[in-house]
Amino acid sequence: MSVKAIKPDSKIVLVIGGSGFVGRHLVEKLCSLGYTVRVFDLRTTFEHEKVTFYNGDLCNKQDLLKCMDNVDTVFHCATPSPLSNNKKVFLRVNVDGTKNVLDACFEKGVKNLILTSSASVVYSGSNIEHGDETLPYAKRPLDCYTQTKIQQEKLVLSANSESLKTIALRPHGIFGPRDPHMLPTTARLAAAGKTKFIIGKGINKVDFTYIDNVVYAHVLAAQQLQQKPEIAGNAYNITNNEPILFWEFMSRLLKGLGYAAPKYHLPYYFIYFLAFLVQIFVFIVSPFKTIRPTLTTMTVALAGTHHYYSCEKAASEFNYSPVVKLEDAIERTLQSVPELHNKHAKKVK
Ligand SMILES: NC(=O)C1=CN([C@@H]2O[C@H](COP(=O)(O)OP(=O)(O)OC[C@H]3O[C@@H](n4cnc5c(N)ncnc54)[C@H](O)[C@@H]3O)[C@@H](O)[C@H]2O)C=CC1
Ligand SMILES: CC(C)CCC[C@@H](C)[C@H]1CC[C@H]2C3=C(CC[C@]12C)[C@@]1(C)CCC(=O)C[C@@H]1CC3
Repeated sequence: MSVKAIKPDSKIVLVIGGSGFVGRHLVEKLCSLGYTVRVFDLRTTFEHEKVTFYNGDLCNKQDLLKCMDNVDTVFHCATPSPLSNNKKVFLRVNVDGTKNVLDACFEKGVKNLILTSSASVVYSGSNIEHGDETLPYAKRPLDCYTQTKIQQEKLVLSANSESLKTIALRPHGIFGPRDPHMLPTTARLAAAGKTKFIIGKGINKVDFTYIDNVVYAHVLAAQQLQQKPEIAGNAYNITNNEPILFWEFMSRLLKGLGYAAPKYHLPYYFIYFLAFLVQIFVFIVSPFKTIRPTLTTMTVALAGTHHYYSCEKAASEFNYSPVVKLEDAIERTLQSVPELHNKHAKKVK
């Protein structure tokens, strides 16, 4: 199905986390389709003539109730930074906050709730190839972000009912203009000379998903939920459907930013063990000092294992297929971040 499958609509929708990376792109798309859009977020990061902004904390139900009158559909894409390691904040926002979102939706008679979940809810550090939605939740998730995303998704899907239809979309490795995680972290590591090494053999395939495809899936799922209510209560993987070698993808980003591609191999288990030691150290000093290491068992595992997923279920049940190919997506992303390009790179003629 083409992008034409998305129809203009004027319903009132609320985007929780609408000032963030995914949220803002979604808001812009919804506005362009004619929806009446409200944003609920801790912060306001942009202005838009068609959007009403509500600043608040989703951990406070009263804050949420103030913006939910007459709302048809809620998109919940708020999260603390996935790269943080603050367990308390993850539990408070992703778990307790999501319970507030559900309570407020029921109280205000909201009809649909679309959760931005994550494909990582089934990932515990071992290879996943063509993983589909029948995979069980990770028994031992590698970090508290993933642990609380699992709890959040379970809460949302089990709240699915006649009055409130819920759905969870599971994108993976989202990138694109204004991404606050992947590109900035990669550029920061490169500028510090820390991207010379490949963790493991460099033959692990992964999914990276362009932001427009993630947004497309959200709008499509919300619209299809009205026509095919039987899709409610389900989780769907959302990817670019073009698995790529992790280190090829990183090399393309690095070269595009004007840095050399990594070339020296380091043994996977050795680096994983190092990351484990770093985590123990971070835990020991945590009462005195907050450290946010880039080298964690989760990032090492993500860099050294296969993790790619099937989005056959989203394709067959609500006609999802990516609208921007990986090649274009990488190009557009690199062009959107002139400030991250290496200022000392030699010009190639
Ligand atoms: N970035 C990625 O690669 C992936 C992200 N996801 C999911 O996509 C969703 C969106 O993530 P991003 O846009 O990348 O994150 P982001 O950090 O850019 O945006 C999150 C937004 O939530 C807001 N927020 C945080 N705590 C809040 C609270 N207590 N009350 C109100 N607002 C609050 C933040 O202010 C921010 O604007 C999240 O659910 C995340 O788990 C899933 C897979 C991959
Ligand atoms: C090793 C370096 C050259 C590059 C480091 C890149 C990493 C910062 C990113 C690679 C895979 C990314 C990823 C996420 C965050 C950024 C990376 C670790 C998530 C954890 C974001 C939230 C999710 O739901 C899952 C993502 C998986 C992939």
